[in-house]
Amino acid sequence: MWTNIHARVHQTLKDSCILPHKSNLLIAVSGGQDSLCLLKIMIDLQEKWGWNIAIAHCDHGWASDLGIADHVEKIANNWNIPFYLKVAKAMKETEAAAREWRYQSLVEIAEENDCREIVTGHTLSDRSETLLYNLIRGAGSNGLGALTWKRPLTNNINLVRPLLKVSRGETLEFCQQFALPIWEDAANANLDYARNRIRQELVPYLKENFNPNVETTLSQTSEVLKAESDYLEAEANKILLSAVNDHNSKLNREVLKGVPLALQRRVIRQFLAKIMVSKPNFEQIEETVNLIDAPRKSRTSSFPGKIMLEVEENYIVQKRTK
Ligand SMILES: Nc1ncnc2c1ncn2[C@@H]1O[C@H](COP(=O)(O)OP(=O)(O)OP(=O)(O)O)[C@@H](O)[C@H]1O
Repeated sequence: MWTNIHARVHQTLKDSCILPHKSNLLIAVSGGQDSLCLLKIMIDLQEKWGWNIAIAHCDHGWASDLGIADHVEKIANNWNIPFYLKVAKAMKETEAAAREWRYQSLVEIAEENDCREIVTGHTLSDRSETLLYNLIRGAGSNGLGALTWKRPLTNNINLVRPLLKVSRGETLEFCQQFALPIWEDAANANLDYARNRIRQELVPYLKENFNPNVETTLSQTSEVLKAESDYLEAEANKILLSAVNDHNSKLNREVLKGVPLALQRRVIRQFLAKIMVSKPNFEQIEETVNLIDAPRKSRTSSFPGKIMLEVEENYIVQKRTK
């Protein structure tokens, strides 16, 4: 039986072409409501799309993960789907370390089993929470449009998120409707994690006091910002290529002078990303943008290590301090 969610996901896949017909899909299943909903939908759409489906699970090896891998394996066996497991050894208990290891493990499983598409259960709710999380940390429109439908993980393997128009409330209802055995992850209750506080405290507060549809509107904002930032990044890159020299050591200010500030900032950020080890911060970008119209010999002072930029005639030149 197809539900409204099946029909919406099917339509999204038809419109967006994010998942090719007849491909091998590796579904990343955590055991939670989102990935179980995803798994059932992919199985139900499988015949229409000619996919081969396999399940991947990543066990962090933490005490709180005990039992999840067996639970997911049982689901795979019940549905007669190949199951692949990676288990971490002595992994740090941080969100960032866990995420990095998970994506690396998923790529390994995909490579070992000839899958080009890794599919995750990220929802519209995750997208709105990611926007809030990145906004609070000071991201620009690149970061606010971060959770996308498809992105490459390697030259051959993509991460695909077909549920970005489905909310977490809907995935729960879906699992209840089909009696799917959701694993309640204890880590989701841990309010030490910023993301859990956004999900459990901030979003409900915004829904109740500002906008009951805040998840949908933020998710749409993220979609719009993604398209705008992709466009601006591409334009900025063209300008950078015409302003920078072969060694990435100097920028022609004359090329940048007539350009709108929104693009100047992006060109400078892309330039700094080439010459710095760490990501350039807001002050460093602003200081460098100011050099575009500054008098000769003006220089930066906010860079780490020995990096310094100085105006020499028509150029902003990278120099080493002593
Ligand atoms: N342990 C796991 N094993 C396999 N897949 C997982 C696991 N944890 C998460 N996933 C996949 O990632 C999706 C998103 O889960 P979650 O939001 O917890 O991950 P995240 O890494 O925090 O997300 P993000 O990429 O936004 O940082 C899940 O729906 C599932 O498809």
